[in-house]
Order: sequence, then C-alpha cells, then structure tokens
Amino acid sequence: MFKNFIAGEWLDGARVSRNINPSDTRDLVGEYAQADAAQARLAVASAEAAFPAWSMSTPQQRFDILDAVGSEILARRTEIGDLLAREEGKTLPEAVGEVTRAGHIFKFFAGEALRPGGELLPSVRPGVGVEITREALGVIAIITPWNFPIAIPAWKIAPALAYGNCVVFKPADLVPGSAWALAEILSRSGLPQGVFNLVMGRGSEVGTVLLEDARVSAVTFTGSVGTGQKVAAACVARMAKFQLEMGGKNPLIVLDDADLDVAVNCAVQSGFYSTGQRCTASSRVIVSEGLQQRFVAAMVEKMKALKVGNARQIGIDIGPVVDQTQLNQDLDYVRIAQQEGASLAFGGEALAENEQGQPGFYLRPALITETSPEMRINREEVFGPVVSVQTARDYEHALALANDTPFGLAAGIVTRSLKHATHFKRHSQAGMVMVNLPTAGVDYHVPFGGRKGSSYGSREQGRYAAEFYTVVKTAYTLP
Ligand SMILES: NC(=O)C1=CN([C@@H]2O[C@H](COP(=O)(O)OP(=O)(O)OC[C@H]3O[C@@H](n4cnc5c(N)ncnc54)[C@H](OP(=O)(O)O)[C@@H]3O)[C@@H](O)[C@H]2O)C=CC1
Ligand SMILES: O=C(O)CCC(=O)C(=O)O
Repeated sequence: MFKNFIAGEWLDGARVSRNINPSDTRDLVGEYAQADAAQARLAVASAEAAFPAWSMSTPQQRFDILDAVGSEILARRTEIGDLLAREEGKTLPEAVGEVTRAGHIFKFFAGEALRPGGELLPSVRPGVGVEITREALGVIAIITPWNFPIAIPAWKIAPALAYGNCVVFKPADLVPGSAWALAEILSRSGLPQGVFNLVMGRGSEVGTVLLEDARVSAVTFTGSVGTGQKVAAACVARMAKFQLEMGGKNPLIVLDDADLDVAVNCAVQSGFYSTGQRCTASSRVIVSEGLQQRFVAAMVEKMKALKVGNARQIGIDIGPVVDQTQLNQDLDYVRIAQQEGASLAFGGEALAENEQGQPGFYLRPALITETSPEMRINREEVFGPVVSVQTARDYEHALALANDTPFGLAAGIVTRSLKHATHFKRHSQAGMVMVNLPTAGVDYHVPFGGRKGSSYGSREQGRYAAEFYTVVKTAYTLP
C-alpha cells in the first residue's frame, strides 16, 4: 500500500484506489491510499504551520534541496519512466523523456531560487527610497491531471517551493504512481516537516477541500475545462489566487509550399504520439488545396506503419488510451464525426488486445477527412489519437480556420515561406506558436500557456512562473 505524506508522516487513507496498467488490464500497478476531507484539512494545517519558517529559508537551502531532488529524478529516470509507462500508457521512450523533463525542471527552479528578483528605485518624493520585492504566497494547492503524471506536478511543485511556498499536492486519482514516486523523493530531500504534503484521493472530496479552505492562498490546476470552471468559481468566491491550464483544439496549418515529410512528421508526432493525450496535440490539421490529396495519402501511409501496443515494449509507437472512459470518448467522437458527414480515412477502431494477447485500451489512430469548421470534431477536445483534416483555399483562409476555436493553447504552421511564418507567429490567437515543428513537446525553461478558453491566469514554467507563485511588495523608506 502506497500512503499519503502529511505533516511529515506516511498515513493510511480512508479508502484504497487500484492503479491498473492500461496496456494489460490484468496487471495491478499498486494500491494507493485515498485521503478523505479530514486528511486534506490536516495537510493544509501542516503546510500552514510550516510556512513562516520555510518562507524565510535561505536561497542556498532551497537550491540544495531542489537540485538534489532533480539529481535523484534524473538518476532514476529509467526506473520511474517504466512506472509511468506502466500506469499511464505512454511509450517507454516518451515516459523516460517525461521523467527527464521533471528532473531538469527541479534543477531549473533550484537555480531560480538563487536569483530572487527585486528593484530599488528613487521615489518621486525627495529622500525617499522605494524597494520592490517578491514574497511567497503561503499554502499552494496543486491539482494535476493524469496525462503528464510527473512533469506537470514537477512544473508546479518546484517553483512553489523555490519561491518559498508550502505545498499540498493532489495528483490525478487514475495515475498516482509517478506522483507517489516524486513525493517519496521529496520526503527524503531535507524539506522541513509540513512544507510538502501529498494527498492522493478523489477530486470531488480532497479537491473540494483544497478549493474551499481559507488557509489555501492559491490553487494551480491543469485538467479539463469543466473542472477548471469549478476551480475558478470556488477561488473567486473567497478571493484566492488561481491559475488554470485546460484544453486545446490546436491547429496545424500545412501550406502548399511545405516540405511534405516535415508536415507529415509534425502531424503524426503531435496528433498521435502520447496516444494524442496532450493538451498541445494537433487535433486539427488545416491543409491548403494544392497539397491536400498528397498530404492525406502520405499520412495514411505513415499511419499504416505505426505500431500500436504495450507501452513498455521496445518498438511500439502508440501506447494504449489511459482507460475505458477515455477510450469510449475517443470512439464516440470518431462516430459523431462520421454521423456529421466526415469520412474516416484510416483507423479509429478499438483493439481489445495487443499482438501478445494482452487486454488493454488500444485504439488505432484515426484520420478524419472532409470535415468542416462547425463539426464537433473541429470544435471539442477529444483527447485521444484522433486528427481531423480541413481544406483551406489559401494562407488567409487557413489562418481564419486556425483561429476559429474557443481554445488558444498551441498552433503550428508548416511552410517554407518566411512571410507566412512571420505573419502566423504574429496573428495566431494561441499562447504557443510553432513553425515547422510539432505543436506538442515544449521546452521546460520558457513560458507555457494559452489564450481564450485554454488558460486563465499567468504563465507556467520558466522565469514567468514567479508571477503566480509570488506576490509583489512595494516598500517606501524615509531614512
Ligand atoms: N489540457 C490538459 O492538460 C488536460 C485536459 N484534460 C481533459 O480533461 C478530461 C478529463 O481528464 P481528467 O484528468 O479526468 O480531468 P479533470 O479535470 O477531471 O481532473 C483533473 C484534476 O482535477 C481533479 N478534480 C476533479 N474534480 C474536482 C473538483 N470538483 N475539485 C477539485 N479537483 C477536482 C481531478 O481529480 P480526480 O483524478 O480524482 O478526478 C484531477 O486531479 C480529458 O478527457 C481531457 O479532455 C485532461 C488532462 C489534461
Ligand atoms: O506538449 C507538451 O510538451 C506539454 C503538454 C501538456 O502539458 C499537456 O498535455 O498537459
């Protein structure tokens, strides 16, 4: 039994959740304690008690701890990557890559702890000095989704601690294993008791406490739009700071002058890898008329060669969908698209088992053509290996189609035209824009986030994370 970490102790939960391997549903990854509301409140209390001392800890102390955590994650990347692949279903190379990213994130924010910002200015009044500093907020609640079970926790926990906050971390109930492994490393890192707390459990119970408890100063959330709206409403009601990263319906434009191989690689990589379960996935490909037929034919050829199977097996390109609910959602969207008049050019069928006969949530990646902008497949996030194709008359039409979405997380263009690439970077209504690169798979040292319905609040990652995890103070002195 894997326990919760509250007030410096490992505690049994009120219930137990079973973590099942989506590549082979006979395989139980482990049993994990589920905290109840009382334990969530205990975690908040312990974080609150630890805050005065931790917020005054030295940059050196924070650096040493975060740097050592990063080193251990990197040293154990293969082992933790295997656990991640086993519980979430992304392929082993993708999972090891995610763990590596988590290690680098801790090291990046270790460095940031040594670079506190601040300004010293003369006042407009004679003899008065003005200091602008950043201070820690207090207790931060961190609520994360299942699709990046260690990288997303890392890019929230590391800055929270680096800037002097205390943390109550609630990972997704579906994939507690990688989160637990990270918490176990943090539990031995030298953090004072109560600075970091892990409360695995249900969003409806543990999550609700974290949103409503007045001792929680800020909530950082990644997940679905529906839950994001609940987080926002609860935080506004009690004036807590919050930050939301939610869905995407990310476009990838392919212009007539594109290198076809680059275009297909970008579309396959960001549409289907990680089983399409990324908020940055290119789920809409917008191709200009002259290249449309060749692009679809080349995509189908590439997709025929993709190996769908056990995430931990060498040579597999696409692991399983995370669970039956998500698989049903993916299949529903493939069906709805066809009912609305689109064509299924390739894939889209569930496979009850892989080539080894292991039962899992397998889905052959789907390419849907002859779609139009108003179809649900072009408006709603599927969160699976399902890509739609729209045809554009020219660049201007493609740009209009790309921006015609309630979301605005990432957007890409494949072109040899500097003019169009430059125009697109300026006029895309997305937070992250890629030229001749996949929309998914971003750097860890630069800002991450979107516009419109995709994100709310300040950016995550890189130096920009300081905006959320600190509060600015302006001090005036007349010596
Ligand atoms: N843009 C993105 O990065 C992501 C988007 N998604 C989208 O969300 C869909 C569902 O994924 P899922 O992970 O279940 O997303 P959710 O939004 O349901 O869950 C995200 C996190 O919020 C928690 N939570 C759920 N309800 C509440 C609540 N009332 N109060 C506080 N916390 C709560 C969840 O806990 P628990 O695990 O117990 O439910 C989980 O830890 C996907 O199909 C996809 O469309 C998902 C992941 C990432
Ligand atoms: O594409 C990436 O690198 C990050 C994606 C992500 O954060 C997400 O899907 O939640």
